[in-house]
This record gives sequence, structure tokens and C-alpha cells, in this order.
Amino acid sequence: MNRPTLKIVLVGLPGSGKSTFGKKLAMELNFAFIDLDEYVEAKEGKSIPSIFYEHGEGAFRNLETKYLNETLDLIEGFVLSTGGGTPCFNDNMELINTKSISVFLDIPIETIHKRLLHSEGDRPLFNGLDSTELKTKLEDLAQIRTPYYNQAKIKLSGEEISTELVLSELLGFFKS
Ligand SMILES: Nc1ncnc2c1ncn2[C@@H]1O[C@H](COP(=O)(O)OP(=O)(O)O)[C@@H](O)[C@H]1O
Ligand SMILES: O=C(O)C1=C[C@@H](OP(=O)(O)O)[C@@H](O)[C@H](O)C1
Ligand SMILES: [Mg+2]
Repeated sequence: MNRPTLKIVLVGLPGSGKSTFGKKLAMELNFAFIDLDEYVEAKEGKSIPSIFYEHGEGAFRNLETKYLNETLDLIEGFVLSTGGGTPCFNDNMELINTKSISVFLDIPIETIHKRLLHSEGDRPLFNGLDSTELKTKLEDLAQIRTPYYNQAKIKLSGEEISTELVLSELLGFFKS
């Protein structure tokens, strides 16, 4: 059987579930899965937090763009989960839209806030924030970043996103 060539790129706020849902979507569609943060970490041999803390956010953004280009140029299809900031720097959203079908996971901030309060792992943007500060930071990020996310070809709004919903939106996208 021929391998799929469709490239699906998930965008959205940190905590919207891009990494978790992307892996599930790829598995259910039998597509390859790439998480851009994991790809950067594997290529650089460093964790995202250590890149942030040792070299600064600017250095991370340059690496993110470099590896976004590299992954988008892969020949075979895939589901790619980006980082929350990926679409918002270095004209990355334009690049994503030129080379893939972009999908915005538009999850309510309250849901994201709850998820991140219970989530493990080091997220440099939220390091050391209490619950109230985290909520404010998420609201600030949403205000700045939503105009970028809204450029996605498909927008999925709600608390729970399913593979069926993605497939039905993809069908609508290709028919229109
Ligand atoms: N549908 C979901 N329901 C409940 N918790 C979720 C769901 N999707 C993701 N999470 C949790 O939310 C946190 C952020 O998810 P993650 O996939 O890392 O998001 P992102 O990659 O967008 O930052 C993780 O702790 C994850 O387990
Ligand atoms: O929103 C951001 O700027 C970031 C989000 C993270 O990815 P997730 O959205 O997968 O958490 C990661 O790329 C990095 O910590 C920066
Ligand atoms: Mg992620």
C-alpha cells in the first residue's frame, strides 16, 4: 500500500493537548507521528528547558524554526504536534500553511488551566507560577497568539477533540 502523503499540523496553546492528541490521532490514522519539541530535543541532545535556561528563548525559537522546516519537508505524510509558540515566531504559520493542513485545537482556557495545574514536567514559560499567575499568563498568551492560531485551515473548538471530528472537518475542507 502507498504511504499517506497528507501532512497534518496541530497548533494551539500549551496544554491544549497537541502532544497527547497528536499521538492518538496518528496512531488511529496509521500515520507517522512527530512531536516538534521531542524532535528538537533529539536533534540537539538537550531538553527544551535546558535550551531555554542555558541559551534563552531566542535560541530556542531559531532551533524550533530550523526543525519545523526540516520536518515539513519530509516526503511522507504525518501528524506533527508543534509547540504552543511555534506558529507565532519567524513567519512559521505561513510556512505551516504552505506545506500542510493546519489544525487549531481551540480548547477553553479554564480546561487548559486545570490540565496544567495537574500536569508534570518542566514548562519554562510557566515555571514558578502559582494557580492565579498561571491563569493570567494563559490569558495573556491567548490574546497574543490566537490571531496566529486562527490562521489555521481547520479550527476545532471544545473540551474534547476526537479523530472522528478531525476526519469530518478534513472532509469538509477538501470538499470546499
Ligand atoms: N483530552 C485530555 N483530557 C485531559 N487531560 C489531557 C487531555 N489532553 C491532554 N491532557 C493533559 O494535559 C497536559 C498537557 O497536554 P499536552 O498534550 O502536553 O499539551 P500540549 O502539547 O498542547 O502542551 C498533560 O498533562 C496531558 O496529560
Ligand atoms: O508555548 C510555548 O512557547 C512553548 C510550548 C511548549 O510546547 P507545548 O505547547 O507542547 O507545551 C514548548 O515548545 C516550549 O516550552 C515553549
Ligand atoms: Mg506538546
